[in-house]
Amino acid sequence: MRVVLTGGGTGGHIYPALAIGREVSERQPGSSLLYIGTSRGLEGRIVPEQGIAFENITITGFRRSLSLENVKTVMRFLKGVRRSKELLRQFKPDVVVGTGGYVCGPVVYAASRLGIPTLIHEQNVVPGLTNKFLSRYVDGVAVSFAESASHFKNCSNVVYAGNPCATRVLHADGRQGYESLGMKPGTPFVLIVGGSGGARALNDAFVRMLPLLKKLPEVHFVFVTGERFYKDAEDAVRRELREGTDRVKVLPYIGNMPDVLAASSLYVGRAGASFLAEVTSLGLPSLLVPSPNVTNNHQEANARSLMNAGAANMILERELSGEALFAGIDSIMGDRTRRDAMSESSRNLGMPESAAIIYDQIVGLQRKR
Ligand SMILES: CC(=O)N[C@H]1[C@@H](OP(=O)(O)OP(=O)(O)OC[C@H]2O[C@@H](n3ccc(=O)[nH]c3=O)[C@H](O)[C@@H]2O)O[C@H](CO)[C@@H](O)[C@@H]1O
Repeated sequence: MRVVLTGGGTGGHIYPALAIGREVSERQPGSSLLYIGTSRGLEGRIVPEQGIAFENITITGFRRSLSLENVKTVMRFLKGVRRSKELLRQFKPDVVVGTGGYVCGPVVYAASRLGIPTLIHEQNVVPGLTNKFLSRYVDGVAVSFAESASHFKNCSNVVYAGNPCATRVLHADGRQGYESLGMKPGTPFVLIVGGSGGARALNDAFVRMLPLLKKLPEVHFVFVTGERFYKDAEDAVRRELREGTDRVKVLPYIGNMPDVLAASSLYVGRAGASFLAEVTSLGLPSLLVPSPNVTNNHQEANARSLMNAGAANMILERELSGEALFAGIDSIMGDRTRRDAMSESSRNLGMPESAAIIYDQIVGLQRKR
């Protein structure tokens, strides 16, 4: 089978596409994949590293207010559609799959104009602008939350499929995770990570809680700062922690996140949908600090769904401080029974069969052609 994958900007859109690609390759060995992204998004680095053919187009997102930039964006969109048509005519895919983010717009739209079957995947409860626009043209929409279906009334084929990142972590190897971190297997550690781009508020709170670490002597910390905040955060940790530095590992980004998640005892981070799919698929408890800077405050909705199920605790960013973060971590890491109960609730929410459901949709669309 020949499949074009597209989606990006941030990890939350890229990893679902990669998980779908992996499912296609495993179920139909010999399949050909082409990923179309932008060179500015994270996909320009991540996708070629996975050995998947990558082509890029130039596109930017719409501003929510009226501006001259939007006129330029329309021009770029039309140029992107022309370039996508060229790439699609060359590659001749059976199906085109989009996982959200600006880049999907021209690629999936071009495919629908050329009569190639198209499927989009939405990660969040409230859909992003691009997927909402595309839903008028595509042959299928896969949603991660059953309640999202009502946002896609334009499409008659909406399937509840979960997030394929949940399948991606099934292949995870905790021992590999420890090895890549240079840590002794079995060492309990908390993973702190502000989404695929890092989060300054979370980084600052973690630095401010460092003086309290001595109250949790057994626990180690893996602190993933995001590429753009790495230098400042690393300097701050070194300044703050004269002793006990061996208990805190500071990294800009983790390439083998599933392995590291499989080794962690607690996830502390943003409430991005793809991360949450991975965390629940592995049955990890979490302490969530939803980003307040996202459309319709959707991360708080994501966090509340885990919290209501007993799988997570939440700290709102406006209430975040070093003390609050430490208290939140201590209340889970210091109480084994509570942690186990949260793990079980988390696992109950996981949907590891997600990629298989999406694969069935792709095959169904290919046959209809
Ligand atoms: C600020 C923003 O717009 N965030 C959105 C973005 O989040 P973001 O891109 O941060 O996405 P998520 O938190 O959902 O997922 C991040 C993905 O990147 C991976 N990862 C992350 C860090 C790292 O060091 N290594 C690594 O591999 C994670 O394992 C996961 O697969 O997309 C999500 C899915 O549409 C949305 O729910 C979020 O609201």
